[in-house]
Amino acid sequence: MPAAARIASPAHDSTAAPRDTALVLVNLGTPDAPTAPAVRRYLSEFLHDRRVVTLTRWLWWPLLHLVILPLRAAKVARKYASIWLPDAADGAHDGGSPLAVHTQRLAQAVQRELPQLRVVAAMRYGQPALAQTLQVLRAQGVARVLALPLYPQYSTSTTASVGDVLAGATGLQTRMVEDYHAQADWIEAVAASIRSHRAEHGAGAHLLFSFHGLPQRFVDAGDPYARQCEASARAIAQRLGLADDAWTLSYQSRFGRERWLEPATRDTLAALAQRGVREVDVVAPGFAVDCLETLEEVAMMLAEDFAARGGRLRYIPCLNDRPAHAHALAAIAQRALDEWQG
Ligand SMILES: C=CC1=C(C)c2cc3[nH]c(cc4nc(cc5[nH]c(cc1n2)c(C)c5CCC(=O)O)C(CCC(=O)O)=C4C)c(C)c3C=C
Ligand SMILES: [Fe+2]
Ligand SMILES: [Fe+2]
Repeated sequence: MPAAARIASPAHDSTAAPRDTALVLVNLGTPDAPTAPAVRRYLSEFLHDRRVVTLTRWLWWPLLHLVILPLRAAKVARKYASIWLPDAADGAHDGGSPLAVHTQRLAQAVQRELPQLRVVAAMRYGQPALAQTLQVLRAQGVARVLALPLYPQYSTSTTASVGDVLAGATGLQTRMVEDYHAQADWIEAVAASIRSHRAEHGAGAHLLFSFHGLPQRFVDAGDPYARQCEASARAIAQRLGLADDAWTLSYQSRFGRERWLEPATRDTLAALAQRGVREVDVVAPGFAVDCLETLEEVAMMLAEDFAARGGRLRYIPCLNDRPAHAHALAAIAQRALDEWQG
């Protein structure tokens, strides 16, 4: 589907009552195709964001354009190809990058929870671009936009970058939900997804909470991300009634050479195998929907590594468009709107 149609269609619904407030679910973004040129375009936009890479330009730009993009695009395109979703045979839904497909479906599920609002999905990088989505909404008569970044834990590298785009939008009143790492409905939705997975596959496995990593430098500069990841994991473990030695927290998806948050998921799995742990369930509650980092890195690569050490890793999918997820996000949005209206 062309990007413009994807942006316009939810707000063009002529059966809906006039709605001057919109809820925009914002995710990171993903390439349009599992090809090297598409991945290169996406990575280039992402890695030019000064919130993500803070190196000075004269150091970073030659490295990015001459080394990282040429080498990484082809390699990462193959990874995307391994998880790309096909179009439905009956034409019922489009395929695409899992992050894009699940984010759109989640927005539709939240729309059903909040019929009085317009609910749309947008991406910080790639399509449908957040900046353009805001312009389209404004042109359609929307006056107020609540942005809900699909990052349960706040980081300047992700959430604040969404805030930058909102700050640049003209002619709209905007607000943003900063985080929902401890929100009760969301904690319960994650806990319930783990419970139902364990009801099906057995409850004995060690539970590993794997969050996306971040350079340690960000945390040293005051980023609350790691603290919020710890608080989310502890709250979910408590909700499940897990003993302290039945779960572990780790950070995945390291990028580049500097020090990132520790322990790394890969090292933690190696240490668990070493300790004789044979069954591990991995859940990734920092990701609202499944994406490259969960489906390829965890469910494929890390699962293979763990199997090679004689163990079995079972990946618990993200909440995606589960009703409990849509319900929790709707409650978070509703509370933010109530506060806004005073
Ligand atoms: C969930 C929170 C995320 C944080 C925090 C985050 C920080 C961060 N990421 C990079 C570099 C890359 N991340 C990539 C993919 C990616 N990252 C997140 C989420 C967070 N990133 C998601 C949901 C995804 C998946 C996108 C998809 O299409 O499925 C990538 C691209 C893939 C690759 O080349 O390996 C990069 C690069 C940095 C540098 C960073 C903090 C500074
Ligand atoms: Fe550049
Ligand atoms: Fe990332």
